[in-house]
Amino acid sequence: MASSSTIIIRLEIRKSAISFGEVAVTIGACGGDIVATDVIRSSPETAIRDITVHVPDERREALVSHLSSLQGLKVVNVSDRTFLVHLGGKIEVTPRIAVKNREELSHVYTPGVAKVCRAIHEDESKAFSLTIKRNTVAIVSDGTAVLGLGDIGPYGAMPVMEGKAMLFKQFAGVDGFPICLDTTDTEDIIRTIKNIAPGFGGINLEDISSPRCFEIEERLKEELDIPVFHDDQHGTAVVMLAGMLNALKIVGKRREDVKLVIVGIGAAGVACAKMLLAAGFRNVVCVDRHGAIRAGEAYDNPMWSWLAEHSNPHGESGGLDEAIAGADIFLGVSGPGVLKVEHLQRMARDPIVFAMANPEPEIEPELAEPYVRVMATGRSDYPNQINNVLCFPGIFRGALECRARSINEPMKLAAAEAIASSVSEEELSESYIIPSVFNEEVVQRVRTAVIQAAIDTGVARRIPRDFR
Ligand SMILES: NC(=O)C1=CN([C@@H]2O[C@H](COP(=O)(O)OP(=O)(O)OC[C@H]3O[C@@H](n4cnc5c(N)ncnc54)[C@H](O)[C@@H]3O)[C@@H](O)[C@H]2O)C=CC1
Ligand SMILES: CC(=O)C(=O)O
Ligand SMILES: [Mg+2]
Repeated sequence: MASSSTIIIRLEIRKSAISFGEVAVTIGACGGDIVATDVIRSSPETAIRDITVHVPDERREALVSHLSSLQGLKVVNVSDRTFLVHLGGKIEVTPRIAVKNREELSHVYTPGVAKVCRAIHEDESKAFSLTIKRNTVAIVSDGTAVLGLGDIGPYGAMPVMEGKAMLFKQFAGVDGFPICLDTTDTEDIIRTIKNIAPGFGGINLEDISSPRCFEIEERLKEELDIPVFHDDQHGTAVVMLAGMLNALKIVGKRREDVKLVIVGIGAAGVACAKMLLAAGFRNVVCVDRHGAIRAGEAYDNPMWSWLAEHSNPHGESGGLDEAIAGADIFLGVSGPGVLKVEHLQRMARDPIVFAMANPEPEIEPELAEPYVRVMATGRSDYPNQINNVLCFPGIFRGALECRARSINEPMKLAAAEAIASSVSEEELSESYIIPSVFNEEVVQRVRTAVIQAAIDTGVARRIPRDFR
């Protein structure tokens, strides 16, 4: 996929030698799109300008070297906007009250704080009302499956976890705290998360590779009394189901009748398959590198053994080349370039394609569009963004407000239905099956649906005021 960047080029322009108009024309001829210009300094002889340019990555170097070669022009500096927004990290901790004098200090800190410590010691449930536990989620990764980039370690994972923390706060007012662990040992990860749990109202596991992620989540769910939610599994599955239900309305097909092929049966793929089966899809074929998962085969991965018994009702064998024949839906949570135009040509009428691998989807939308009726990716720069960011802020907002002990299946299903119903019948179209992440209604709808489901299923420890 042709990716592009926004770069800021600082230029020193000798006015007698070259005009800004000539510079702009040169940038355009090299494939750059000028987004903004700022004059930093100007004298009768020279001007220093910052030019913000959107440019395809493969043309970036040529553009800069062409500018450098022009008479009267000096390229002072080139910076990448994406790197600039990461300088110093993306979040910070700020106090909720200011301490202005010794009297106030004596309340928030010693000696006053001791009273509060004792009160919590006597009744631990008070931690929910007297500490940040009420509204804080740990976003924990070991860096082993970061987006589709693979095992890039805990340092490499931090920008994603900081990004999730930003989104938690901006969309749902939840304080997310990024924690990247320098261990990939399952027991070590479980022990560490249990040890830090007292300060948190929930645990959002992120980008931990499968199959370890399944055991880590299951064990923590059993051993902790706060929600533990592996976002790549459940957040992804919730948003996928919401989009899928709406996509089916567009093509006029029923979930019971369609053939749906999932490629990439890792964390996201397993959860998507389970959620689709629970929602009533019958013909789901799960394909990983070795081919379709089917009954009669032996698998080390217990999730695959479960899927072998519960999916692929016709016992199909072979890989994607075979499974795609006559499929109504392709769902990719694998890696770039897995799906080819030849595959699309062999699908049933009105194909639905969810190519959700990040950052590069299973097929370029531009390539697929002539052959598909509904196309979705995980990316922000195309229509129909199927991304777990539509789920995790609202689901944790709801879970924290009702102090849920866990996030269970009915709460996930309620979240999926709330997201799907954020697109009205009138709004629904091929390019609008899922609401925008900036649609402020989504978090509120998800929060409300999740709290109701938590109350109905008995996992809520507190009934929020608007539910009393
Ligand atoms: N749009 C969204 O909201 C989300 C997208 N994703 C994306 O889904 C992808 C997978 O993520 P995870 O499940 O967390 O990773 P994972 O590492 O747990 O699983 C990936 C699975 O895909 C399989 N796979 C990779 N290439 C394949 C190929 N060519 N053919 C068949 N199988 C193949 C692997 O064997 C593995 O089982 C990543 O690209 C990730 O960015 C994941 C979570 C959310
Ligand atoms: C979106 C996300 O969580 C992922 O691609 O891993
Ligand atoms: Mg992820």
